[in-house]
Amino acid sequence: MGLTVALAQMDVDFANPGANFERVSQVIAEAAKEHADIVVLPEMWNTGYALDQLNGLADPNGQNTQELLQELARNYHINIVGGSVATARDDRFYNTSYIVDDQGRLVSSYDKVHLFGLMNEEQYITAGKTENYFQLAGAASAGVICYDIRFPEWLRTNARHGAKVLYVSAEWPQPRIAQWEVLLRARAIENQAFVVAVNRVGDDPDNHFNGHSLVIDPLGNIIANAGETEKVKLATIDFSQIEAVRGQIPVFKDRRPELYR
Ligand SMILES: O=C(O)CCC(=O)C(=O)O
Repeated sequence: MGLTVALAQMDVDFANPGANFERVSQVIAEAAKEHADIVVLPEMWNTGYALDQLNGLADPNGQNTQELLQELARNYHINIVGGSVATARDDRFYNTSYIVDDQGRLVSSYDKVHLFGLMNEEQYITAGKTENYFQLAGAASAGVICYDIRFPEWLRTNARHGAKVLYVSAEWPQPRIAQWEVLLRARAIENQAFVVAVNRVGDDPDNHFNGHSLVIDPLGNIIANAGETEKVKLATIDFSQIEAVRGQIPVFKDRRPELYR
């Protein structure tokens, strides 16, 4: 079985959810026009890292975001890995991802688990505590957000339910983009899964973001790279490769979890 994924490598208007809702509507329409099965968005696409303005900007209970993504998914018959948005719940803020299928059903939601101290995230955001694995377009899948990829044990925790695709949404700054690529390739190899990773482009007051959204196969080969400009980049993934790779080197079967801490 093959799937066409669309990497929505977009810019994000700082602290301007209205403009970003408009932009997301456009990129999802574009992905649908290109016949993508799944479109993947970057991290914190409603506000950017406007952390000190979340009071007033964060989406209450993520309701506006869910409604938008569900409507777009239904209208265009497209599955959406909704990146993440700043949300407000019970007097706290979260960095939250919504996954919506092509019927407009919410199939999963996830709060970022590892908060990024270098960008002061833990001063404003509450960390999530739950896994994020789901079925999307007929494929067992898992999803994480940005800094999460530096924690291989967390990716493995999510992937161990049989994930064939690991989705990553990020606002990963340009100075560490070489690390982004190496970390993602390693996560693909060790989990013998496709990695579909979307980073934003553009600038915020503190950082420059240079994209390099990637699709990586289970052997760690980069099969699509969106480069450094704003675009919707398509790639097709072929799941027969996973059976071949896992059949040859059965990493999941050979694990010794009783020895790991
Ligand atoms: O780990 C990194 O270098 C970047 C992480 C990051 O920017 C984030 O989690 O928002």
